[in-house]
Amino acid sequence: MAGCGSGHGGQRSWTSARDLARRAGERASVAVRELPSEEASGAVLGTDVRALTGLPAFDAAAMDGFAVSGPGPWSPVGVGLAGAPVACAGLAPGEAVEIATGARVPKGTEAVLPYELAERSGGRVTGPAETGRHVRWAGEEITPGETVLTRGAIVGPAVLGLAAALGHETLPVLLPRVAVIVTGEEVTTSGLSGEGYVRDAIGPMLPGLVAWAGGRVEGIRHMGDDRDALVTAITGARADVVVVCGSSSKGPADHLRAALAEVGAEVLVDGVACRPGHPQVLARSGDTLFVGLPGNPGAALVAALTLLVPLLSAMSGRPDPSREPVPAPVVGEVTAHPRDTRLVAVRLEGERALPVGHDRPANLRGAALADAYAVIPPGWRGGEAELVRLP
Ligand SMILES: Nc1nc2c(c(=O)[nH]1)N[C@H]1C(S)=C(S)[C@@H](COP(=O)(O)OP(=O)(O)OC[C@H]3O[C@@H](n4cnc5c(N)ncnc54)[C@H](O)[C@@H]3O)O[C@H]1N2
Ligand code: MOO
Repeated sequence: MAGCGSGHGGQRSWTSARDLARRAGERASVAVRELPSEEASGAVLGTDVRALTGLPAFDAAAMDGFAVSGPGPWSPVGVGLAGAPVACAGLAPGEAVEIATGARVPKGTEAVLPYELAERSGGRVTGPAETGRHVRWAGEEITPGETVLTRGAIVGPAVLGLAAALGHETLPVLLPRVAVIVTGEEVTTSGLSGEGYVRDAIGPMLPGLVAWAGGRVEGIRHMGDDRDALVTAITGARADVVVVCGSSSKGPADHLRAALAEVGAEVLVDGVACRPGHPQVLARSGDTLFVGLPGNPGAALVAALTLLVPLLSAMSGRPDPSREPVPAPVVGEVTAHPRDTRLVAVRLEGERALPVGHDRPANLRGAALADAYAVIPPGWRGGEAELVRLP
């Protein structure tokens, strides 16, 4: 494998580009955002979360039966249902209220006697009630103000449910905002490709990829190949990360580098010694990071896995989901490139990685069939290869 940082022709090695993107993400400052809980789903908590109420919030029956006070037998004095007013102001010793699971128990309740243990005779109830049993006492699980979720936790389904149970309408999350700019006069957003026009294949893949890495695409803008318009677009994007698709190469209509220079951005990665995806770019201006993805869609995906996914996952305080710690034996016809790291689309079968073919830079056919890319460094002579997971 190429040494850290080394590549050729000014390009970084693939490994060092990916590591650098991760470090840039770790150093970036991302504001914690208070988002409506449903929008926070899948994000990482940016601060600890406290209970706004106790859990349970009131003394409630944990079983269907009788709320009782004192030793039995008990005389039923009412019926308590969940969501209804409490059955009576208070129970005196020897009294009971027939009660449903989840209903508030009256003051003075010492236990709930489940129906299964209760016997009724002569209008009275008897049974082995144990003091304190089958009542969910207020605050016994969580006291008001207690810290229940800690910074760094992922807002999964159970976290959303718990947060709602504790009264939260919003949650504080680290969810980097990503603005996408798709360039190219020839790129269209509907209908069929043909006669010099191509349907955008990069815009549609980015929201899922970005969400997988811990960010959120907040807008996708399509524009032609105009330098001034690109400068205006990248300076006007209100985002933590601006992704520019296309315009990354050296052609007369490729304005990304000039636009980055014009806004005074510091270029951190200018080309990566990998195939596909070599013209990718990572730059920074103030708190905003810029990622340039090549226009060829297959190359854009590899570049996104090289720079964007490590960057965003670090910015959102989570591990890089594409990193696969265990290498796999690559089975099939794969040869190394003399200078560049090749990323070869593979399907995983048991422990083996099988190349799927069709992974040309200009389309996503191979990637759509694949589970991962096998990382084939220059000088690789077969055997095992590192894997980069696909979402
Ligand atoms: N003289 C050189 N020419 C090129 C080089 C090079 O090193 N020297 N590198 C080639 C490689 S590799 C790539 S990748 C491309 C990168 O080009 P750009 O990032 O500037 O992108 P464009 O030129 O705008 O487009 C390239 C290609 O991709 C199609 N495209 C663009 N955007 C989309 C999209 N959103 N969805 C689908 N297809 C898209 C576009 O029509 C072009 O066919 O540069 C090579 N040239
Ligand atoms: O980025 Mo290009 O081949 O490497 O499509």
